[in-house]
Amino acid sequence: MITVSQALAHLFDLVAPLPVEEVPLISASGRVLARDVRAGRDQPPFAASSMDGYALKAEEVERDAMFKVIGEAAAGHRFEGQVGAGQAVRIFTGAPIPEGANFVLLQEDASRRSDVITITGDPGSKANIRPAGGDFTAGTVMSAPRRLTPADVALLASMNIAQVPVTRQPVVAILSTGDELVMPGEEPGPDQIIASNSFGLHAMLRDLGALPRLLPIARDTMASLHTAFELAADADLIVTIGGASVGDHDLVATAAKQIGLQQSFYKVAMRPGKPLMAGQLGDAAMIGLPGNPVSAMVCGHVFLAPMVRTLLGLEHKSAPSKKAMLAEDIKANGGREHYMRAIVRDGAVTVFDNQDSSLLTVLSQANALLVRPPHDPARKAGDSLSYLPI
Ligand SMILES: Nc1nc2c(c(=O)[nH]1)N[C@H]1C(S)=C(S)[C@@H](COP(=O)(O)OP(=O)(O)OC[C@H]3O[C@@H](n4cnc5c(N)ncnc54)[C@H](O)[C@@H]3O)O[C@H]1N2
Ligand code: MOO
Repeated sequence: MITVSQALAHLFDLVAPLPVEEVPLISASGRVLARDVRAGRDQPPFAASSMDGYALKAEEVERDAMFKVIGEAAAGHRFEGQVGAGQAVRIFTGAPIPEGANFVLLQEDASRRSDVITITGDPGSKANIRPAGGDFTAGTVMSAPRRLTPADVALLASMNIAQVPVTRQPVVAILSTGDELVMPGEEPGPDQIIASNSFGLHAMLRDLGALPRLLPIARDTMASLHTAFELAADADLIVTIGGASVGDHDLVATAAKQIGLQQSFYKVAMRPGKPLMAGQLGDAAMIGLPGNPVSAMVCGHVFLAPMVRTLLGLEHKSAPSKKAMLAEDIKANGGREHYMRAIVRDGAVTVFDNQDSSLLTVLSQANALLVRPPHDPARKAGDSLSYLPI
């Protein structure tokens, strides 16, 4: 059996960043910026008022001073003239500051009679002016790669970038296998259960920014598996679930090899996830996950997520871990790297008593996988250990 990091190295050999495509800004959120982009203009493009009030000269600002209002500046409509001594321009938030003015008096601090204002409040020393280029200047760079957030989309819009270069989203085919499986909502027979981890992986892949595609459940026959693989032919990554172990009905690897799978490895020294398998199938990478629901989801966090991030042109490394203090003593680990379902609360980590790889109730309560290296000795409360947030 190979180690988790050896398995990851093999998986990274199977994937590379996908090509760049341009999408309209409206579709850019959640996509990965593929090339650096530069602002085409300054923002704001002119010194602008940050308040509604009167633009005038700062040197003349004092209580009871009087000014003649000579015009108006609104957002989108500048005042074309010059503000002279003893003069003011009525101004609104976002409007360009007129020539000659360097201060905006809040309207709450002025009283107006006809075209004359008097400073009645304490105007303070803040000019209430946003400088030209105060947010960004022409040429300011947004660096790639970067998964675009809603805030990034707003910034790109402000930079006047209407078409955004992004990495193509990987199409990931998800194939559940097994005679015992039916779809959620169906009426299962007495020996049947509901396909679950395929939906969990679909959700995980969508969150990662991939385009997951759920295939129909394949039965435990060569014909059914071959048909399913044909349906996955245009995927960038094919994820099978189940049929990976040593039983008489575990046919996935045999079926894939019959249609040309170049297998890179089979079996990893980890728990759960031991019967993991991967290779190249046509133009796609293929990864065969064990069927136990928690095993498949743990492999999703440990292997699928780094593969998808690589396809998207993001970082090319294992899932990022954090450190927490053990809340209670735990026993020594066996020979496989153990990803223990756990809860991290206030910096302390507690593992669940029952670590069986079929328990979705436990996985759903967990927010962490405590990572125990092979043969990790018994640990005491207070020891600092690594975990993957999930
Ligand atoms: N003699 C041995 N038996 C087993 C070994 C072994 O080393 N020697 N390894 C065990 C381990 S560890 C795992 S993990 C499982 C993996 O088995 P498979 O990948 O072949 O998975 P299946 O047998 O098809 O299913 C296992 C379990 O999970 C359920 N399942 C499968 N797919 C789904 C799905 N999409 N949604 C929900 N549940 C699913 C399935 O009904 C089984 O209960 O093998 C052990 N055996
Ligand atoms: O490796 Mo299996 O995934 O332990 O349950």
